[in-house]
Amino acid sequence: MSESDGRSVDPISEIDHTRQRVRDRALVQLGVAGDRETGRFLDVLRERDLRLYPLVALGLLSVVDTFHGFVFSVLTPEISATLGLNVGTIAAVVAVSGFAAAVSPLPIAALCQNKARRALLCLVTAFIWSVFTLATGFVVSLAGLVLVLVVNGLTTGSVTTLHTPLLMDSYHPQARVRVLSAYAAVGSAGAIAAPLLVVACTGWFNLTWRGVFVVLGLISLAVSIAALRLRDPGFGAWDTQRVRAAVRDRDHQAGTDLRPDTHGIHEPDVSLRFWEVCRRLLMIRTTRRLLIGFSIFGVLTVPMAVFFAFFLDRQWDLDPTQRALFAGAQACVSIVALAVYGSRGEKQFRKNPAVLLRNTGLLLAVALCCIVVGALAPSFPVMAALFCVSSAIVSVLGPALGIAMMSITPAVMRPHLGALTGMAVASGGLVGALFLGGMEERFGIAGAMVGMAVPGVLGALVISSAGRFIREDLERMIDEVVEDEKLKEMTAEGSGLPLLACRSVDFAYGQVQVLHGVDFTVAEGEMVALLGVNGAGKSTLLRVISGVGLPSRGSVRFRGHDVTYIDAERRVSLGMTQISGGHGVFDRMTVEENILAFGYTAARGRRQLARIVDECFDRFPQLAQRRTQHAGTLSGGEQQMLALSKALILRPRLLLIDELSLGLAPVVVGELLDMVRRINADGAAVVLVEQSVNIALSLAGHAYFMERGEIRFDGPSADLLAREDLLRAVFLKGAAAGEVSQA
Ligand SMILES: Nc1ncnc2c1ncn2[C@@H]1O[C@H](COP(=O)(O)OP(=O)(O)OP(=O)(O)O)[C@@H](O)[C@H]1O
Repeated sequence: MSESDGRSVDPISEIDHTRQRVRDRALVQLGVAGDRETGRFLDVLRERDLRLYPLVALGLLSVVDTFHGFVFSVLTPEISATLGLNVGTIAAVVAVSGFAAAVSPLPIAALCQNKARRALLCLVTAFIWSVFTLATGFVVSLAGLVLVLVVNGLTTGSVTTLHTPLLMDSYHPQARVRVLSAYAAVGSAGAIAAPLLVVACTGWFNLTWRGVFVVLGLISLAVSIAALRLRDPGFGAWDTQRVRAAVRDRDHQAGTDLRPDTHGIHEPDVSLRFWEVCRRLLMIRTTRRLLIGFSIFGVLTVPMAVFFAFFLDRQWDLDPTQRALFAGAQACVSIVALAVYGSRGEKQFRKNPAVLLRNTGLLLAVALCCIVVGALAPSFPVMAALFCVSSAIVSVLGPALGIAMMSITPAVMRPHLGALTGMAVASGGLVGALFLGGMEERFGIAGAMVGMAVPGVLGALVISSAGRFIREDLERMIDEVVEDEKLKEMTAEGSGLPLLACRSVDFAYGQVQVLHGVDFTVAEGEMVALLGVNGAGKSTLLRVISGVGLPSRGSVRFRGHDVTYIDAERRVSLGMTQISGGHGVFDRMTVEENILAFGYTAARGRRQLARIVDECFDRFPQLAQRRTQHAGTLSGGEQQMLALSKALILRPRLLLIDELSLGLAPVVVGELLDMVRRINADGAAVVLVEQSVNIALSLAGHAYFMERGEIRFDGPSADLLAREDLLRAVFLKGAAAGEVSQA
């Protein structure tokens, strides 16, 4: 931003300056230091006074969460005989429970949106599933069975959604891959413990299925009680909060809570809502790719286990005990693999997260080779070895993908990411089941296992390719945190921030990038002209500002608040209104109906609405004469006038006008411009996108000039007139169109 026209403080260069200052430190705070110095696990914990308790508590909760599902699947025949239910009915009830487990992550993530109560939610859900596991032992009817299975499915959502984010925030970045690996290892240990417990209950103590549920329910309750000291450390306690502290450490004490000066904007008005957060996460390229990776993980873990049991039964004639022993052996190998992977993955991530992802893709490819060769192997030891290796590799996919994805996500959004991940795994499981089912029917069970190679290879390629973007996405996240904190600091210090600040905005229509790192600011009450040749990206920039298009990078701030990913209609109520040239009215509605449509957004009650309509017709008598005429039949100038009435009704703080003069006679344009002047004089800042240099510069004191999606000029309008090199293109175009452009 130019200083010469005396605009308010330039936040963009302030942020860039702070960004340079804290960049390297912030990367280290996110666990990427560029070296391989990770330190011994226990030393890392001891130095930071961290305990193993959260890891153990969450690990054990994840284990007892699986009890219900495991016992139910093993003892289904006995349950069905006691309750008099046929297999079809039981399968339907299990499907309903599976559906509940697949969707529950969403409400659970919503429950801790912006509020760090993840530990509480984990505990509450654990107590609920423990009680319902116990209660399963007393079920006597189908309705009771449906209830316990559905509640069990719903409460499972806390594990998929909250455990990994909680672990991320409970441990220092220097130990996180090891923590996630250890957590996965506890889960694998649970896969050994659950069958042993069932064998002990049924074999040694001669309990029926009811007794087994009661015992496992009691164990689950005991674990939940033991986990009662679990606390939520706060969002980003070890990373994003530290980056914030680094931003302010020069002038402020770390930990100072800086609240933005809201100027009448309430925090809930600008904080992202649930679906806006999900949409925002899906715009991160690495995240999109890794979610595909997680769905492959779902294919490999959910249906594969079932098909593998059939494979061992039919191909190798193993009885249930032998199959259970085989599964136990696989779990043991997985635990060893996770122990080995933890410190290696930690080093890789710390040195270069892109390498970690590339290696993860490679590992997946190796796992698939093992599955394919194992399925066709003629000898039992070879098959067993290959499948043990493959399941060990698959077990490390969770921590590897988890650390990569969680690290590039702002801490408050990690539960949402956990929910999306859970859904990716569940949908992968479902699609995988259908795919493997189809393959099995055509090519037999071994053929189905070989068929895994198809989605698996795709998954391996997608995961590897995510490595290309992870560094950029890490830096983007640092950028967002730095910007947010710096602006809070600036507002707290009373610096006059611009009304609108777009920073480093990139936008693409599909694969075609149209905006490249656009910086654009508008001061309170200012009139700004946005000029450029056809196709420069002016309308696209307005779309990004008004929320019709979402940028792939960069931010849009309105009155200091981040509105980059807020829905377009919410921006209207914050005070942003756009009028698009030639598309500003509803053609099939009458003039009065158009005004009422704008009025519904602003008015509270009928009386206020009627007053709005009267005021509008007083201000535009020409429209009053045509109140019952369809807007589509108005002249071009009248249509623009009607569109401008929107600004009168909504009284925005920022009005974005796209091509007001397009195709209109000079007299009409003159009238419309008078209106724009009046709207601006009433206090609204105006951004005027114009092809006509004359018109734009006669109104606006500050001008931007765009070319090929980049800002080529930013300064006082008078200075732009001296830039013949830029204006020539517009002049030539204007002359060709018969315009007079003698600026
Ligand atoms: N919906 C769309 N899908 C794909 N490409 C688009 C879309 N809208 C615009 N574009 C392309 O994006 C580029 C910028 O378009 P934009 O309308 O923002 O330019 P502009 O500067 O406003 O041009 P004009 O002055 O002609 O309106 C152009 O190359 C255009 O073809």
